[in-house]
Amino acid sequence: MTSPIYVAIDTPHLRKAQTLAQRVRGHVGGLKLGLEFFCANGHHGVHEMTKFGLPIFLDLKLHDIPNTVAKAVQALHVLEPAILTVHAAGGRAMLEDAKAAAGLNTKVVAVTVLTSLDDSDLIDIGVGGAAIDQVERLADLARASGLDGIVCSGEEVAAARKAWPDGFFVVPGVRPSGGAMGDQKRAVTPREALDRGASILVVGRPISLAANPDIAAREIEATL
Ligand SMILES: O=c1ccn([C@@H]2O[C@H](COP(=O)(O)O)[C@@H](O)[C@H]2O)c(=O)[nH]1
Repeated sequence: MTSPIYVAIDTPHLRKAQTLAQRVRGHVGGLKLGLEFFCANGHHGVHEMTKFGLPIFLDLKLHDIPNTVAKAVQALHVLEPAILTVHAAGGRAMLEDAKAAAGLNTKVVAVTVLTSLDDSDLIDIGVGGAAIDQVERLADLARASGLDGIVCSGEEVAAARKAWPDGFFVVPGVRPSGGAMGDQKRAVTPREALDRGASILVVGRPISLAANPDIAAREIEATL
């Protein structure tokens, strides 16, 4: 069975990214490349990472006016990402245009509330109510806009899955029991996230900062 773990390759160094991918490729289901990697390595870097034969998740969290996002998504076609992120807060027109611009084999998923935010952070940015309410609201919007799914934390994924049974749910910010949280504020264990309805898990530092990333990936996989 394919692993639900996508390893977050968060480094600007292509060589380091390749080394990490090589070490964990047998224990993960895909490679997640985000802003840090893409800003440093661009299309060339993504192309190099496709050589590992794993699905590529381009976590670029696009958020701009509809025309700009649609053109950006079109410019990514050639990379054929399996998954691409946009921010749900970009609004309905932006989400619809992003989905329409994507290739048929690319799942477009909307980031709802970043897992690094808690309820008090939401107050700071003018969002009243709890993270769960905002996630549910933005999940409804993503679904109505024709997207494939959302990104949310393991704290909300059960409610989101219940409301959208065939949605695709990406859960980042997962931590093995007792693992360092870093900047993550709404984290659950990989097992809990899957049990609650996650489609895939994004795991970064618990693997990439481990002394032996392949062993760390294997140990997390064994808990699932
Ligand atoms: O809400 C979100 C959306 C995306 N991410 C990304 O996932 C990984 C998590 O890395 P860890 O080292 O396991 O914390 C990272 O690439 C983020 O950009 C997220 O954490 N939360």
